[in-house]
Amino acid sequence: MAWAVRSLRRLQSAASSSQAVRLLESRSWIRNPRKVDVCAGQNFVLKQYSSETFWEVHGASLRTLSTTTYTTHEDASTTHEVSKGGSDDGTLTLTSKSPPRVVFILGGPGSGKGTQCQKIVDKFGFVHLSAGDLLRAEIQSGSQYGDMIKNMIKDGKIVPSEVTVRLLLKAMEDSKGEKFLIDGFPRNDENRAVFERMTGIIPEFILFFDCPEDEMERRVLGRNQGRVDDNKETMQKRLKVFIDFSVPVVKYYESMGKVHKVTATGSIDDIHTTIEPLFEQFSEAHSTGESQYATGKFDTSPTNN
Ligand SMILES: Nc1ncnc2c1ncn2[C@@H]1O[C@H](COP(=O)(O)OP(=O)(O)O)[C@@H](O)[C@H]1O
Ligand SMILES: Nc1ccn([C@@H]2O[C@H](COP(=O)(O)OP(=O)(O)O)[C@@H](O)[C@H]2O)c(=O)n1
Repeated sequence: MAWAVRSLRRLQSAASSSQAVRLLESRSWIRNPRKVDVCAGQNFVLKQYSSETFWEVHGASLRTLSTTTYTTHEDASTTHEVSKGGSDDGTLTLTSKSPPRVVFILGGPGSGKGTQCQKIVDKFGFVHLSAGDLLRAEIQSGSQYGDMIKNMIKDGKIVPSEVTVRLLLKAMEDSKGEKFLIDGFPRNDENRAVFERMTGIIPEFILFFDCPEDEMERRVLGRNQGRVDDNKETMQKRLKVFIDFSVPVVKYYESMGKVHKVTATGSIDDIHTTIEPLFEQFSEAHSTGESQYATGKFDTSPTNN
């Protein structure tokens, strides 16, 4: 970070009206506002990856010159070019909203993730986002990815992470919520890595519902929600995908000490009673402002334009 500030100062001392600064790595939330001294007429380019509204730019007489969206090999990026108008030097303050807090809810198909999430939402005011529900809604919306998603769900396969993470990010933004239960995600290591890269968010903890396979199968086959994947053949594939790809993600988080494993075979109410204290503790920690968030990277470096 220090090098970035130095390079910015150097740039400012040599400032001319066309000097520009590119702010990099802004795909992560930053926790504290950053103040940047600016010279009159100086231009800034704020490069923002993957989500449209997490940045706010404040400053007296700052004018937005242009906003363009373009696609790099990995992310859709938005560039905001802003300029300080008038003749006075001043301060450009960059703030981000508080980073949302995220709990991942994992477990095999039919282990009771959605059922328990609903009870937590009712009691603790989380926003519940089910990756599977978002994917099913995307099919219904007539999206260009609809057929691909439908075929993958039918086959019990994991949809490419860029698609799922974009849906999650949009739902997070649209909800305006501050704490989220993200259910059925990350389902493989790619899901996890893409989410981290695109958001900079490290989950507060992971709730893992541990359920025997025969019980999961019994529940899924009795679920009766008209899902294309709730049949014996697809269920076998989903269970294999769960063991091959999702269990390693749980192990990864276990190695970080972030997993709370819950036996998922009791009654719905008993399981809720078991997990409730975790969310009570979370709520207490939240009210005192403690968090295990990783802070986002926020570097600056000069541009040529
Ligand atoms: N503890 C439980 N005991 C018995 N049935 C349950 C329990 N929890 C959930 N169910 C039922 O099992 C099915 C699958 O639960 P659901 O919450 O949809 O699982 P998931 O979201 O993990 O796929 C649903 O029909 C639900 O009502
Ligand atoms: N992160 C995710 C979540 C779900 N999915 C797809 O959506 C299907 C249903 O997921 P779900 O979470 O709604 O249902 P369960 O299998 O947990 O009951 C999965 O089998 C995958 O095909 C995905 O590709 N990626």
